[in-house]
Amino acid sequence: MSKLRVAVIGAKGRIGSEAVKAVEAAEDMELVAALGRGDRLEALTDAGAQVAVELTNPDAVMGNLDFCVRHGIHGVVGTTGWTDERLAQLRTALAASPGTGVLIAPNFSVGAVLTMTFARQAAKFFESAEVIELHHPNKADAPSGTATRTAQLVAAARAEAGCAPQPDATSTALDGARGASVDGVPVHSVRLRGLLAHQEVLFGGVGETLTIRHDSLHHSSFMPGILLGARRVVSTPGLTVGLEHFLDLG
Ligand SMILES: NC(=O)C1=CN([C@@H]2O[C@H](COP(=O)(O)OP(=O)(O)OC[C@H]3O[C@@H](n4cnc5c(N)ncnc54)[C@H](O)[C@@H]3O)[C@@H](O)[C@H]2O)C=CC1
Ligand SMILES: O=C(O)C1=N[C@H](C(=O)O)C[C@H](O)C1
Repeated sequence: MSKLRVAVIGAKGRIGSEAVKAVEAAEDMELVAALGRGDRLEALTDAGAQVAVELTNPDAVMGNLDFCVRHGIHGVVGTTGWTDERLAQLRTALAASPGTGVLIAPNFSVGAVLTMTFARQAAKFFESAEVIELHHPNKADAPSGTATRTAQLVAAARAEAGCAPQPDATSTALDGARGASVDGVPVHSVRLRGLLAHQEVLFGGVGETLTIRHDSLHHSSFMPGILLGARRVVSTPGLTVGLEHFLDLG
């Protein structure tokens, strides 16, 4: 059977360099291109890439995906910074390239995907919900894509269940003291040397709290998700947001 021809964009970065090694080690894949900043995107078409794994930064991702989608190259995207406007723009591009698929995964680690699933399940049972994400200090953005997605999922589940707004009578003396509000769910970002990628989702009800915590201790935690995404995206046209769509969560 022929191998899946995979390229990595952002190949010299923290996660990109790990992805290069993971694709090289995968028996059913061939690494056909490894692009860094300043490299020509045409290298992807020259190499006959079927899938591009995009791990750069929010400023670069839209241009890279535009090129890939126009050339029928499927995308597996870990880069953050997604807004409704950006997603709509990508959907429009995909509509003009039928058969091409893009997976955007706010987090490729199974534990983080399960954290989001469990948080969505728990959301309607508690009056209060807050998210704390903790990352290394070289991270480009805040809040993290995972925390944003988690808060959106929690807020949507609460709205669907008809929950009342969260109780909060605080009057804040300093801007930011209550974090950033994502659809009404407070999100707090910690940047600390020594950390990699961690998240807590806190729920509070009368007389009890529930904390769901996930820790990515090494970038290897993201690799099975990236490889799964590459294998599945080639037969999943259009836009898929979230690795959970490619996992059997029962
Ligand atoms: N979805 C997930 O599971 C994960 C997502 N991420 C996200 O991936 C992105 C990258 O994270 P890190 O590797 O920590 O950042 P990084 O800064 O270490 O790596 C980014 C790399 O992309 C390169 N780059 C920038 N623009 C480029 C372009 N136009 N073409 C080719 N290369 C370009 C940079 O030179 C750099 O080497 C961030 O958005 C981060 O949040 C990171 C870890 C896991
Ligand atoms: O920049 C990182 O490191 C990470 N970024 C992603 C995010 O913003 O959620 C995924 C993970 O948290 C690591």
